[in-house]
Amino acid sequence: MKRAVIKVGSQVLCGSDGELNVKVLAGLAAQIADLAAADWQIVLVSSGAVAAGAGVLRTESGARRLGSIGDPVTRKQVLAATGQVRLMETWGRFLGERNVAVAQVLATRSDFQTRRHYLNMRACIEALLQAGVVPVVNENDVVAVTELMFTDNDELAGLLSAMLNADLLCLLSTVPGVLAGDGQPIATWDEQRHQLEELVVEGTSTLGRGGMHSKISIARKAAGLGIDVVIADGAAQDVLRNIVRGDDLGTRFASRRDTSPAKRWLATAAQSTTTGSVVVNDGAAAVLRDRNRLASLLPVGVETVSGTFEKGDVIEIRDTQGSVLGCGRTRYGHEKARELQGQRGQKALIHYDYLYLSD
Ligand SMILES: Nc1ncnc2c1ncn2[C@@H]1O[C@H](COP(=O)(O)OP(=O)(O)O)[C@@H](O)[C@H]1O
Ligand SMILES: N[C@@H](CCC(=O)OP(=O)(O)O)C(=O)O
Repeated sequence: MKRAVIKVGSQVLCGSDGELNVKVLAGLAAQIADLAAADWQIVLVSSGAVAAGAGVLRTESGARRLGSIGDPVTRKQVLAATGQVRLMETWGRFLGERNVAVAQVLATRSDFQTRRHYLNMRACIEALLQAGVVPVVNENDVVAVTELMFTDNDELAGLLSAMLNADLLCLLSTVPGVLAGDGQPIATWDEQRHQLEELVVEGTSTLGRGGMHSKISIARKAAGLGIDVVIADGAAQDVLRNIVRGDDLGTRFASRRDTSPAKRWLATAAQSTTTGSVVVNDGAAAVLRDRNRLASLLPVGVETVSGTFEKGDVIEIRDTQGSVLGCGRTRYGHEKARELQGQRGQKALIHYDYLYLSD
């Protein structure tokens, strides 16, 4: 069985009036059902709740009442909570017509930061996939607090694809791929040739949140974790069928390496906020940077311990110049770590299995 995470942007699914593009939804649902029948396990990340909510509350009285909610954040929460129902109902109908059951999963960034929540969520999604159900995931906009929000659902999709060991991540938007200076989509992303800063103009689609910048950085990260990524136009005819067939379509980011599940979690946790860090001395930094060695981080190599953290938390590792080397799951809380720093003969602060070094 192969596994794909498919993320669809708000603007692909919804017009600016908040009406769902049922033709596009029906088309994607049909392709997802075909993939499911062809032994693919599919996780769908669907944006569009806020946009669809605007459609639901478009009636005169709905708009008036919505307008009376002063706080814009609360107004958005109301739209998200309302639109999420319509979104699920529509996916449920189109996939249900093809005998594919759907489940709703709403997640926040903090669910990826606590290993217990992370494992719990993973177990549930794994069980849904095993049962042949398509999880339809969105950010839980009702409880997400600003500083702990995903950049956008592309980030959520990237985290899920790492968490679930996906073979493929599709980021479906309103553009045919990453457009180069000449306006043509780049067929294959080349780390040597393409520079993020040179390519991408700022800005998102009207309803979108993170823009192409965030899509590319997520695609690169996922590819670095061993996942093939394609950015493509979600409304294009047979987009998913063509991607899976390997046709030239959109922008592909070829997977670069294989990483263990524990390290995938670390890589995803690294994208979230960490509460502590250590500075390692030059010797330890050189050992960690040496890709021919599988080294753990020992207390003897630690110069400074900053912040507060507990045993089992993910902390950041920096060198003496302040560059981030990576992160890892600590064996000690901050007090014990401070007590042991610089000492020889102590058990590793971060065991190799729980150490994630950035590229
Ligand atoms: N080089 C580029 N190639 C393609 N799109 C770009 C580029 N630079 C900026 N964009 C913008 O990024 C938008 C897609 O991101 P976003 O609005 O977040 O989409 P979605 O809502 O589908 O997640 C496009 O509509 C486009 O305006
Ligand atoms: N959770 C929000 C989606 C936010 C988001 O990331 O939107 P997009 O950039 O269009 O994928 C919603 O459902 O409206």
